[in-house]
Amino acid sequence: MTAKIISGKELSTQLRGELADEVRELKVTPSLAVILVGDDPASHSYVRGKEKACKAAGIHSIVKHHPSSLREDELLAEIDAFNEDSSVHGILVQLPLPEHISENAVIERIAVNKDVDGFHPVNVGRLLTGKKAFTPCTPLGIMKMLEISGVEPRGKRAVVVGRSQLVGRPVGQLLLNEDATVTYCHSKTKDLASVTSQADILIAAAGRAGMIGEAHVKEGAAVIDVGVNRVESTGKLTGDVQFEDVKEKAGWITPVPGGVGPMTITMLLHNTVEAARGTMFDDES
Ligand SMILES: Nc1nc(=O)c2c([nH]1)NC[C@@H]1CN(c3ccc(C(=O)N[C@@H](CCC(=O)O)C(=O)O)cc3)C=[N+]21
Ligand SMILES: [Mg+2]
Repeated sequence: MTAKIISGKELSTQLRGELADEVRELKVTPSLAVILVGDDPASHSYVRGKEKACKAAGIHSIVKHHPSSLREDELLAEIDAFNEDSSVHGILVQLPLPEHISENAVIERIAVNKDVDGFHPVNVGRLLTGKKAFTPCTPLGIMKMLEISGVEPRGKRAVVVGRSQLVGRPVGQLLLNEDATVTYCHSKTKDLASVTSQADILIAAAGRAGMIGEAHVKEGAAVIDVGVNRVESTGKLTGDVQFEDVKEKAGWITPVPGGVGPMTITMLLHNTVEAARGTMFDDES
């Protein structure tokens, strides 16, 4: 079987166009504050991507740049200021942060109703208990890609490789919420291929270039590649999946670049529009 390629780039073009239409209908201009600490080139490149996408969708963005020497209390004070500022609807602190800053402390400081990354423990807990919540952008993008491909999670076996707070854990929850049978694999999993080769839906989110080969994949499976690994020699982006081999066996596959990455940014725009509407927590029980 030759897999259908799910283009996150093409889907993003469509969805961002629809979001731009929604933004025009809103009474307020959605506004996103992005905080970037340090000079990691990849982080800068992602933040530029977010800025460009906001602009194209009619979303106002404010990008604050800080040297890696920024103190934690200074960063927390800036978050407080954005929390207080009613013209700012979404706040995103680009991760990773320098060693001397606690990522948990930073994430917990962001107002729950401005947490467009969906990383705040209250949003995480709401997702777990099946309430409306800001949902992390990469997992949301993955679910959208499955949906448009007609891959219905209900009753299927889904295997998630990777258990990060940002991607692995939440995408497993979303799949579970859609009635998939979910298994998590990670670095301590014995005989990885024996588990992943049972997956109807395989999410590769371990962050290890090319770790998923043909032997890991069931014939006809939907394979979603979340890897964003930089090849040192060429500077090129490569996934966790051996694309050329796996695409001959899978039913669906996402490319890197042009797959999950652009969808992550699209879902950030989606969450920012949702934050600007301000109705996420209206049906509070
Ligand atoms: N608070 C926070 N929220 C995040 O959502 C977040 C973060 N921190 N830290 C880093 C990761 C990574 N991430 C990506 C977003 C877009 C692409 C993306 O657009 N990738 C393009 C290519 C980009 C390129 O070539 O540099 C693609 O795959 O086609 C990739 C990775 C968001 N993250
Ligand atoms: Mg740190």
